Amino acid sequence: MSTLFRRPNKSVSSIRAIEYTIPFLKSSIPFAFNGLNFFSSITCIVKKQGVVKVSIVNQDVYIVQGSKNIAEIFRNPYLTMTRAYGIALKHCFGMKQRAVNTYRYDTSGSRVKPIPGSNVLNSARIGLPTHENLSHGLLGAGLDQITLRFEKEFYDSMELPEVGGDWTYYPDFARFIEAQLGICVLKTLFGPLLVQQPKFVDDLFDFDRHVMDLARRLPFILAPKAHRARRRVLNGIKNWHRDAHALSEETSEDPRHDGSDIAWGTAMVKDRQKMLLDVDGQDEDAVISADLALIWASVTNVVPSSVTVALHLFTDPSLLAETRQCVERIDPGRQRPDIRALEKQPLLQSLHAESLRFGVQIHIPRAAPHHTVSISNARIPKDELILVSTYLAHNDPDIWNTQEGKHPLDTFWAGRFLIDPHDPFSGPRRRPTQSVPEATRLNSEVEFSVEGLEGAWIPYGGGHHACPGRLLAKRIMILFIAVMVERFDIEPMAEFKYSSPRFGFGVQKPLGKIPFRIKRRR
Ligand code: HEM
Repeated sequence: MSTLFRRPNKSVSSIRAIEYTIPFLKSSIPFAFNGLNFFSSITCIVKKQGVVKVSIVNQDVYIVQGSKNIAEIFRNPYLTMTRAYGIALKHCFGMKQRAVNTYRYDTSGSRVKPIPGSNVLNSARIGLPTHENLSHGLLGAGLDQITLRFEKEFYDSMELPEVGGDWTYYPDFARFIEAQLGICVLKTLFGPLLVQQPKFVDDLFDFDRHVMDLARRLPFILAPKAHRARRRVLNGIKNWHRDAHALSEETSEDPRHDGSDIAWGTAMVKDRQKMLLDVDGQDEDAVISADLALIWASVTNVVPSSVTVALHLFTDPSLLAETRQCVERIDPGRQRPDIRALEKQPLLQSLHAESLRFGVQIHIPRAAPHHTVSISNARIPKDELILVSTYLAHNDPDIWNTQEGKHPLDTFWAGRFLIDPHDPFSGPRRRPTQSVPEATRLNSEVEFSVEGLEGAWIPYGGGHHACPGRLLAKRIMILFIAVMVERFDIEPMAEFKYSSPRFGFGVQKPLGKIPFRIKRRR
């Protein structure tokens, strides 16, 4: 029997609440406006308790910490995230309340069998068809088709005719990568019509720069730039829908043998339009907001994470040389190394994993609409917001190997996920030798490993609701690393440090502009 249905037990402890000093606002200001400091300050309490309650205006939030507890949350089949997504769709992506209510009241989960206790009409289930559309389109067979198209887009984009054998200077590394990589991802998934909307890509990243003001629910008067940026980007999507519908009607052939669609980019995105409109309470404006959420999710983590990894590579000559060797060893002479060969390389895998461990600062939401959740001897009441913080998980000193402080968790260590057979102190776990059998250690080469990191390395969330773009994101980042190191020399021309402008909602980013110069390698 599931722990969810256990009778109340005397040993169940009450959940410790984080104290606050301002009665009405409670912990809202530090939680929403100074998340990094707030979470750093409660780290010890959450770690000791496993679950703590944080009170903000109108609601309590339960923060779960510890790899065992997190793994339990991700495995629990009775948790949903539609309610939390409804809140984000309303406040960040501009969805109207009527359409948001469908997300709010869909307590049936995203498995075919509804969560026991829910009595939602099939026509009002939005979690299930959304999940099936994304999983089908982005995982399994859909992944290879999308990868092929992304590879082509990206190799073409990185021809960069303006960059030759002499240094070319640019004012901002992040903007440069947004323009090159961001456009390729968007074109691959949503087709050329979307990025042809005037200034769409600039508007999207501008919206992202202001999205936290919307998440904090600041009204227009206090955050006009955020509201204007959202209006522009929603208009761009509206016009794209109009153009894509028109082109779809004009085109009689069905070009979907490779999963692509001439008007919508992918069959997944095309099918999604009808799928969403068929759900009770949804209309064209609701689909525009839902599409903004998907478009935003598809680029605003993978692009800055790629910026982070590139900055580490191009500011560390020995790491750069090692990565170049690793890429050039694969199929020497072949101009375009195959992604399937690249993604097997331990160093490239470790660069991807460490850049996400280091950078991802997302609060992963869940709620149990019909049951209380027993975790770490405590009971979380039903229908309350549960958050798992990647920041807390990725900085847990009991889990992660720092080689006795040589590689602190707030620094980037490219080799953190590598097990070196000749070094018993290598590997991501604090005591890695336990998980490396002696026989393997004597024979094998350096290996990439995430063994023993369930509930600890969680950049893509976990369980049934884990990020559907995770395999694509990994391929994008690995191909990006390979192409950048193999083709270019890049020199950042200013000191930089990282900041957390989207703490709880995204990844760390370098603060301010980083001017740089770039030239093609001989
Ligand atoms: C480095 C890149 C990325 C990171 C760190 C990331 C992270 C996450 C996380 C933490 C979640 C919540 C998972 C959970 O609830 O357990 C999520 C959800 C999601 N991600 Fe990603 N993601 C990335 C790239 C992508 C890409 C490339 C796409 C699209 C192609 C994508 C699409 C989505 C969508 C649609 C959801 C919501 C899923 C749902 O409705 O069930 N993500 N992502």
